[in-house]
Order: sequence, then structure tokens, then C-alpha cells
Amino acid sequence: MPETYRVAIMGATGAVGTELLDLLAERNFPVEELVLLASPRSVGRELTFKGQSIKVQDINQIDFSDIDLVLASAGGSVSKEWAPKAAAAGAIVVDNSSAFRMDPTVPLIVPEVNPEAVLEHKGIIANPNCTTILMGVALWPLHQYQPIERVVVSTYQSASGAGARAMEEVKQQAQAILRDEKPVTEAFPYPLAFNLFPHNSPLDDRGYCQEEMKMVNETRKIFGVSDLRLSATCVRVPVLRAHSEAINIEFQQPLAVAKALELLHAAPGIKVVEDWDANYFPMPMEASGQDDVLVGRVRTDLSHKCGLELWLSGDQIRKGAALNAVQIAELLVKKQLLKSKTVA
Ligand SMILES: NC(=O)C1=CN([C@@H]2O[C@H](COP(=O)(O)OP(=O)(O)OC[C@H]3O[C@@H](n4cnc5c(N)ncnc54)[C@H](OP(=O)(O)O)[C@@H]3O)[C@@H](O)[C@H]2O)C=CC1
Ligand SMILES: N[C@@H](CC(=O)OP(=O)(O)O)C(=O)O
Repeated sequence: MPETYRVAIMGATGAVGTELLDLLAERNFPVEELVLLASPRSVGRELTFKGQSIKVQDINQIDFSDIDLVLASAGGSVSKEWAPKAAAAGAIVVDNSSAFRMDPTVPLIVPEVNPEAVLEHKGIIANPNCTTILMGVALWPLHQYQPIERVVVSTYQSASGAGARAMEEVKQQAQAILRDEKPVTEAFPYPLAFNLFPHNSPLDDRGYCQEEMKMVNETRKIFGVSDLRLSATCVRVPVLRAHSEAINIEFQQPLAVAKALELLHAAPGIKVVEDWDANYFPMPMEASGQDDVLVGRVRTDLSHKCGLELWLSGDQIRKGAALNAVQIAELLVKKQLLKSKTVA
């Protein structure tokens, strides 16, 4: 009999949490028992897993020594409090928040890039930032063949990055504006419908916001290149659940477009989408719901002899968050690092 596991989802009612629930079912993850956790607001609410209704529980009432795997997706402060407790009780925590990503003792993993880092875990594994995951999947096969010197990336990020409430807000704003009413803004600082603005995370004194510096620092850690030169500009756009990115890459030596396409076609987690005659390239509407990162519009940078440019769209909630976390959990199973505890 294959081993089965007691799995807890922290933040089960959120945008990422509900996707985790769907993915565990869809990918037939070997679940023995599923424990759903959210804020006190949601205790008693029922969610469905494989046709079975499961009640959301209070995190304070859970004994983590009964749990084998925790998929944490309830924000940084909840993870900071609960992930170390769960790990100390013997569970492995795959944490979606940014709380532990840059901790040198915590592996930061994109399974298509650095799956072997799973072997170094000490109870907590961090899931990278969504824009970072999507870019990493696309850049890694190119970097393996021709080392990257420098990256300049501009992002076009969906409302889903700010959670389920923000997705609802952008829909409500669109309806209000179409009725000639003033849009309500709560999740975001400004109206997002029919608008865009630089990413709404705090700025540092050099003019970079947190999201932009996550792309720099997390990519360096995942690629194992501590001095990789990378500059990002992150922008929130009125799209529901897929992020797009325009990426300019400078390699050590020139990389032909045909070779780059060959590498991208062969790489895991990528679907090349381009029809130049039809001016058809990756679109967030088509990326939504897909597991693969859609990559296309690969062209030579006319301004630099070692430059290449590409465009991508990827589902922020899926590969940008929940799918990457479930793939890390699958790696733990495959490498026999996840142990099923005997519960009295
Ligand atoms: N690349 C990545 O890995 C990504 C990571 N994330 C991370 O995942 C987190 C969740 O994102 P998302 O699903 O979009 O956000 P949502 O706002 O949609 O969901 C938040 C979830 O956390 C729960 N929660 C809030 N406060 C507490 C608490 N005090 N105790 C227990 N549960 C709590 C909420 O429960 P309730 O419904 O009861 O309020 C809800 O289930 C983010 O904060 C971020 O850290 C998000 C996107 C990408
Ligand atoms: N990157 C998300 C926000 C987020 O959840 O990021 P992180 O997981 O790094 O906290 C966005 O689009 O805004």
C-alpha cells in the first residue's frame, strides 16, 4: 500500500488555499486526512475535498504532532507564529509566505530549477514569490545553456496577488465605473479597474518596492548566483489571476532565438505560445487555469549583441503559488522525505 499523509492547509479559505485543495484532489496527492485551517471568522465553514465536506477548524485547537505536512498560506505573520511550532512538532511545512524565504537554513524551491534543495530542509521549505517563480521557470533552461549576466524585467501583475478580496474588489470596481459610480477601494490603495499602478508593496530608499527586491534576492538564492544582476519594475494591472512579464536578458555570449526556442520547448513547466503572423502571444486570460508558464515573443534585443527578450504569462494562483507548493510536496514524497506518523 502506498503511504498516505495527514495534511493541513493553513489559510484554506483564501485564493491560494482553495486552489491547494483543488490541486491535492486533481493530482491525487496521497492524503490520509485533510485538516483545514483559517482565521476565527471561518471556523465551522465547510469546504469540499473529493466530494467530501470538511469543516474549517481553529488553528489554536490543532495538535501539529498529528500532522505530517502543512501547506501554509495564511500570510507572513501567521506563518511566523505557526510554521516553527508545526515543524518542532514533526510536520514538514511548505510555506507560501515570504516569512522564511531568505533564511539561509530554509530551502527556497522552484521544482523545475533546484529540486535537490529539498534534501537540505530542516522542517520548513519556502515557496518563492509568484513573479519570481514564473520568471525562474522561463530563465533557468536558458541560463543552463548560456549563463545570464543581467536581467531587466517589467511585470504586469493581476489582482489575485493581493488575495481573494482584491479579486472581488476589481470586479466590483469595474461594475461601479460602468454605472458611472465612484469605485470603492479597500484591498488596494487606488482603483485598479480600468487603471494600473506600481506594485503596492512598501518602497525602500533606493526607489525599489518589496516585490521588486523579492525578484532580485529570491532569484539569486534559487539560481545559486549570489551576484546575479537583476532590476525589476512591478506593476499591478486590472487582470484577475495571471501575471505577465516582459523580460530583457543579457547573456555572457550571444544566444540565437532558434536555440532559445529549442531550449524553451524542451523545458518542463513551459508552453511556447507564439504565432508571429497572427500577432498571437501569451495572454493572462489564456494562462489562467493552466499549469504551464506560457512563453513567447522571443526576439533578439536590437540594442545589445548578447541580448534576448521574451514575454510570459502564468497563472499566479496556480504555478505562482499553489501548484509550486504541491510540486514541492510531491518532491518530498518522491524522495521519501515525508514520513507518515503513527497517530495513537
Ligand atoms: N508565490 C506565492 O507563494 C504566493 C504566496 N502567497 C501567500 O499566501 C498568503 C495567502 O494569500 P491569498 O490566498 O492570496 O490570500 P487571501 O486573503 O485570499 O486568504 C488568506 C487566508 O489566510 C487566512 N487567515 C487570515 N488570517 C488568519 C489567521 N490569523 N489565522 C489563520 N488563518 C488566517 C484567511 O482566512 P479567512 O478566510 O478566515 O479570513 C484565508 O484563508 C499570502 O498572504 C501570501 O503570504 C500569495 C500569493 C502568492
Ligand atoms: N506577489 C504577490 C503578492 C504576494 O503574495 O507575494 P508574496 O508571496 O511574496 O508575499 C502579488 O502579486 O502582489
